[in-house]
Amino acid sequence: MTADDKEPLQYHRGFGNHIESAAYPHSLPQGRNNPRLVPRGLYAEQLSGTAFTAPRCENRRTWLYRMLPSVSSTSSGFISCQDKSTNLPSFFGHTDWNHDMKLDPNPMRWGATPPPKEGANFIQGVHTMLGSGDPTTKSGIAVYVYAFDQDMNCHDEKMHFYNSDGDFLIVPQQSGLAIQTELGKMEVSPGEVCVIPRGVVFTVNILRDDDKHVFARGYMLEIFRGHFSLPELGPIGSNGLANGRDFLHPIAHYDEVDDANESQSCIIVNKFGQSLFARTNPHSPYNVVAWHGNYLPYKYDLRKFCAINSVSYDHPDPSIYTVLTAKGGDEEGTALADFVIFPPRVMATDENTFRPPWFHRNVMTEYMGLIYGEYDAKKGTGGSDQKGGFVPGGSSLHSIMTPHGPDAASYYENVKKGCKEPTKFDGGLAFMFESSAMCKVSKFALNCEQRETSYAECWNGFKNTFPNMHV
Ligand SMILES: O=C(O)Cc1cc(O)ccc1O
Ligand SMILES: [Fe+2]
Repeated sequence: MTADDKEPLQYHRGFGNHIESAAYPHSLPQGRNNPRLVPRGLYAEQLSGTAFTAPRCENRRTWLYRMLPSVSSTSSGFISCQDKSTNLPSFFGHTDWNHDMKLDPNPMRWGATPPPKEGANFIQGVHTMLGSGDPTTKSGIAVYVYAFDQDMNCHDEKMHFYNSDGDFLIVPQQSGLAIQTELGKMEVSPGEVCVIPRGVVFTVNILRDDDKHVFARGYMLEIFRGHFSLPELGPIGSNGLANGRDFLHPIAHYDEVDDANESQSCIIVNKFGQSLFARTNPHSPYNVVAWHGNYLPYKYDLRKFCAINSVSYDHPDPSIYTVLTAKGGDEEGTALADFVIFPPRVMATDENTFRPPWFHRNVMTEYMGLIYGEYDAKKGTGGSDQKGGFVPGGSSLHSIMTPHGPDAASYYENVKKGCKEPTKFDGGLAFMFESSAMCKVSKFALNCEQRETSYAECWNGFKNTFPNMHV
């Protein structure tokens, strides 16, 4: 698939709205959800994202009108991908969730995720970095990186995926993604993010331009309970940060049924309790002709984020840059996970404010990534293992109460330089997955070649000049 041989995709706008979409005239039942005779010979199927009894403001479900119900021809059954005949990793993210996760409070940093050594598609190219809790008890989160160079639908048998464990927030860093879902198609490029809710069948391909040798790289956050919402705005008022109208949902789209081609067979992969299962399906899962509801995938362009930050003095807490939040942390008002960005913005403070992030220790886990450019608190080029600092496609982890802050190079540069005027920061786009959960780190994250084992050296150069000023 190439980016420019077709019309741009259309989307529905809004956040949490009830939307209806039909890809064929008069295919959406009117006035009721499950008529005896569904228009156009379709089957009605409800996809529930919350318990039937969830409070109305949180209740999420979508009615799908499809050529065949999802349950049809499933009698072959799922087999575990630990059976090597599937050619798929036995555990999602190549990690046995119960045995490969280790507690380690050290600050950590990783260089850019390298391209896959052997060809890999999205499912094969995901690696678990950290996580907490357990999807079987609907608690906690997982953080992944991905690097893949093959499409999920490039083989004789196309591969499609659904996740029983939680919602995915996908953050592309290199190469756009062409994502097909049961609800329709989305194209998500670096600088944009998307959410695929639990249960929705989807396929991830690379949005290629002419270069056939590209690989896609990015990050992913999974929440094992609840869904993402927009943060409360409190005294900010009724506008700002991520505005609801900028969230884009796919429009209904179905794959043409090719009668000449007898085998429409494909593989459906299910992540269930952090393990993978696969079965063949005799037809494409993308046979939803119409739908209506509020349980939907969506994408958001981070460049639309309206940062609120013109302060008289002091560096504000990064919660002012929260794009999406998943409620349900350990305490009232504490998120299970927040997705926060450090967007291009005008930085206006008085001249006696230290503008980059301060030194701190946090009750939350902070995992950071860099989509492009640089991050103002980490301008240093890395330690003795020559891994190169905080680079695009790389990441860092500061766990609960692990001290961190600007590296020595960035600290002294900013103390010396000062800042007399408002300055436009346009040098990069970093983000943070912040969670109330204490996370374990995967064996992959601990041992991979891009781990910068000398990370903590970036804080080695601080001098005690008490009782005199630094500069
Ligand atoms: O550690 C970091 O760089 C993330 C961060 C940024 C900021 O502006 C304030 C606090 C914080 O944890
Ligand atoms: Fe921090």
